[in-house]
Amino acid sequence: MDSNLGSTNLKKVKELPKIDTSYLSKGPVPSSTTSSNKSESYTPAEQLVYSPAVSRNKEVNQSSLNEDNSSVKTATLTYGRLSIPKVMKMFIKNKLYFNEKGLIVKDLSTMPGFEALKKKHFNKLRGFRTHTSDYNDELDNTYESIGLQQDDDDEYDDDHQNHRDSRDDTLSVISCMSCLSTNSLATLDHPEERSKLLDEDDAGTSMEDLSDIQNLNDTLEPDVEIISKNDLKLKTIELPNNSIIPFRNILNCKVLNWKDYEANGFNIDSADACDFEFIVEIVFAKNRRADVIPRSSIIRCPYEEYQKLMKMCQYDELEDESITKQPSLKELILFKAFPNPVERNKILVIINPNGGKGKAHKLFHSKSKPILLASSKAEIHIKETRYHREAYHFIKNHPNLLRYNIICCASGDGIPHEVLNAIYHRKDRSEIFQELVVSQIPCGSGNALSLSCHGTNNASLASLNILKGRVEQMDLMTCQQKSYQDNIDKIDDAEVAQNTRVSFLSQAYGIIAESDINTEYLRFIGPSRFEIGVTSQVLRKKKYPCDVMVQFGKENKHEVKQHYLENLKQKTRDQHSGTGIFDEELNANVYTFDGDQEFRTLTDNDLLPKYHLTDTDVNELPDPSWCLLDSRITKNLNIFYGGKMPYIAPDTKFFPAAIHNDAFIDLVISDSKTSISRMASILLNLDKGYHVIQPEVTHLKVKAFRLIPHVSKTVISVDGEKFPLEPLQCEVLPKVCKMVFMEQGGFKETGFESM
Ligand SMILES: Nc1ncnc2c1ncn2[C@@H]1O[C@H](COP(=O)(O)OP(=O)(O)OP(=O)(O)O)[C@@H](O)[C@H]1O
Repeated sequence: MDSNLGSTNLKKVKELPKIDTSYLSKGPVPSSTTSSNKSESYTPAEQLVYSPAVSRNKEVNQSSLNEDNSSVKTATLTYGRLSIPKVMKMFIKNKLYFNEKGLIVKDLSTMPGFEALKKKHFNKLRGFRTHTSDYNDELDNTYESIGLQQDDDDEYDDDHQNHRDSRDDTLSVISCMSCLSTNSLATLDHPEERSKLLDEDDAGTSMEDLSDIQNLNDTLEPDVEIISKNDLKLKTIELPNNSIIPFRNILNCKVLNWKDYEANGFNIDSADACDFEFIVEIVFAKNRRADVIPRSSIIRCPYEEYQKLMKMCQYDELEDESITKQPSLKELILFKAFPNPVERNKILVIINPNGGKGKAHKLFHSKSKPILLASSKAEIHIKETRYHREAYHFIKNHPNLLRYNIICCASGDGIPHEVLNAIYHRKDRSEIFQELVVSQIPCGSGNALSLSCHGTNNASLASLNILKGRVEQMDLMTCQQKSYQDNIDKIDDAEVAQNTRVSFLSQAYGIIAESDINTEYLRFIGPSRFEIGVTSQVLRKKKYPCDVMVQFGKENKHEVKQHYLENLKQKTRDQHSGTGIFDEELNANVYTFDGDQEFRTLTDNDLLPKYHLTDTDVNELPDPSWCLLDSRITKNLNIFYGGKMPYIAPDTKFFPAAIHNDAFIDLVISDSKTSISRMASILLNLDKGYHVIQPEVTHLKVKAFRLIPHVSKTVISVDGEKFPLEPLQCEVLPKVCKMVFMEQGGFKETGFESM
C-alpha cells in the first residue's frame, strides 16, 4: 500500500499545508481578474437585478437588464440563470459535515460565531490572519442533534434573505467569481461558456464535436439522438440549516479549489491544515413534490471533514496496491454516492412515444433526462420507436450494443419485453446478457418492472434508482409454443432461439389475460382498464378450462412461506457481510468500501430451456419430475397467472412472494366455483397481496409449467403481449439478465413474511 494512503500512514506526512486563499481576492473589486468577463461586469447594481426575489421571474429580469441599467447588459448576466448573489450567499453560509448517510449542511449565518467568522474572512482578504472564532466548537455541540430535514420547498433559497452590508457582498462575490471562473461544475446554462469552464472529466461535448459524433452515429445507428451534457440546466440553490443531502441523492460533485489544494501539497494533521476549506459544488437530486429534480449547491468543506470521509471510505484498510495516490475529495464523495460497482453511464434510452397515454416522450424529457444528465459522466443516446416491434428489430440488429452498458426503456412493459427477446435472439446473447443492464423508466400504462425493481411508478425517482440501485442478475422465463416455428411474426431466428421466446414478467390465461388484452380499446383511460376488465369477467363467472402440468418448486403455501423467509434471512446476512450495512432510516444499504459484487458467468447453455415442447406429445408429461395439476381446479379455472415480479400495477402485489433470483416462477390459480362475493373479496385484497393466503387460491412456486388451453375463443398474454392461443410451456432460466433493483438488493418489499 502506498504510504500516502490510510489515516495511520497519512499521519506520517510531515509537510505542512498552505492555507487556501484562492477563493479570496486581495482587493475590493477587481477590474479584470479572469478570462471570464463575469468579474468585469459585476457591480452592486447587478446584484439588485439578480436579487432572488427578482430572479424568480426570468422575463422581468431580462427586460430590466436590457432597459434599466447599461452596466447589466453584459455577457455575464445574460448567461442563463446563474444567480451570482445566490452563489455568493452560499459561499458565505453553507458548510458541510459528513456522516454515514450523507452530508449535513449547516447555515453558518445561524451560528453564534458567524460574525467572528466573517471578520476572519475579511482579514484574510486583506492579507491578515487571525484566530478569532470558536465557532467550530459551537458547531460540534449541535452536531449530534441534527435530524433529517425534509424539504419540499424548491424555492427555499429565495426565501432565505439575509442581511449583509454591501462590503461583505462585494468581497463574497469576488471570492465566488474567482472560483467559478476557473472551476465551476455546472452552474452556467450557456452551453459554450460551460464547456469552456469544465474540466475534461466533466466537460460536455463541444457543439462541433457533438455534430461530428452525431453524423458518425447516424450511419451506425440511424435515428438515434445523442444528448449532450450541455442540455443540462441546473439551478444553484443554498440550503437551510441542518439540511441533509444523503449520499444516495448525490449525482455529481466538483471541488472548485482542488487545484490550489494540490499545489500546496497533501498534509494531514498539521495545525495549518485545519484552516483549509474546500469549496465543493454538489449536484444532487432534490425532492420536489412527488419528483426529484437536480439542483446544485456550493458548500464549504472543512479539511477535517475530508479526513473524516477518507476514514469512512476505509482507505486505510484498502489493500489495493494499484491505488498509489491519496484519493481526492471528489473521488471520495462520488465513491460514497455511487457505491455499486456496476457502471451505468453509457445509456441507451428507448422511448415508445405511444406508451401509456402517449406521454412517454414528455415524461422522459421532463422528469428523467435531467436526473440522468446531472449524474457524473452519463452519456445518453435516445431511440424513439416509430412502429410496433421497432425496438425488437433495432436491438436484434444493432451492430455494437456493447457501446452501452445499460438500456433503459422509457415505456410500459411492452418495450422491455421486446428488448429482452431481441437480445435473446442475437447470436452473441450470452455476452450481451452478461454485460448489459436492462431497466425501465416508467412511461407506460403497465409499469410492473419499475414498480417492482425501482419501487416506484415515477419517472424521476426511477431514474435516480437506475443510477443508484443495486444491479443483480434476474431470472427470466423461456416460452415455447408450436406456432413460433411458423415464425409468423418473423421474430425468431430459428437457429439461435430454437423457437423460444423469453418473458420477464408474467404469463396469463383466463380472466387476467382477457382483462389485459381485450381492454386495449380502453387504453386511453390508463391503468384502470385492467380493473374494469377483471370486474366484468368475475361478474360473468366465466371459466377457462385447461390442463396444467408443472415441475414443482414449492408445492404448497407453507413451503412457499418457508422459502420466502429463508431467502429474507439470507439477504439480511448478505447485507451485513461486506456488501453493506442496512440503514433502517434510509431503508437502504449503506455500503462499505468493499462494494465488489460477483456475477454468474453465462454460457450459451445457461440460456437454453431443458425441456422442449416438441420433444413429447403435448398431453404427456415431459418427464416423471413433472405432474398434472388437479383437474377439479383446472377444468373450472378462471385465473391462471404465472409471474416473476411482485407488483404488476401500482398497489397490486399479485405475486407477493416473488424473488428475483430464486429460480422459480410463482403461480396463482383460482377457479370459478368460488362465489362472486368471495371472489370480490379476494380481488379487493390484491393491493395488500392477501389474496394468495385465501383458501380458494392456489399459490405455488414451479420451475416449469405447461398450460394446455381447452377454450377456443380467448387469449394468452405474456408480459402483457398477446400470444397465440395454443399450448404454452414456460421454464425458468436462473440469473440471466442484469437489472437494477432497490439499493438494498432485490424487489421492493411486499411484507409477505408477515402475511
Ligand atoms: N411508434 C409506435 N407506434 C405504435 N406502436 C408502438 C410504437 N412504438 C412501440 N409500439 C408498440 O407499443 C406496444 C406497447 O408498448 P408499451 O408497453 O411501451 O406501452 P404501454 O402503453 O405501457 O402498454 P402496456 O399496456 O403494454 O404497458 C409494444 O408492443 C410496442 O411494440
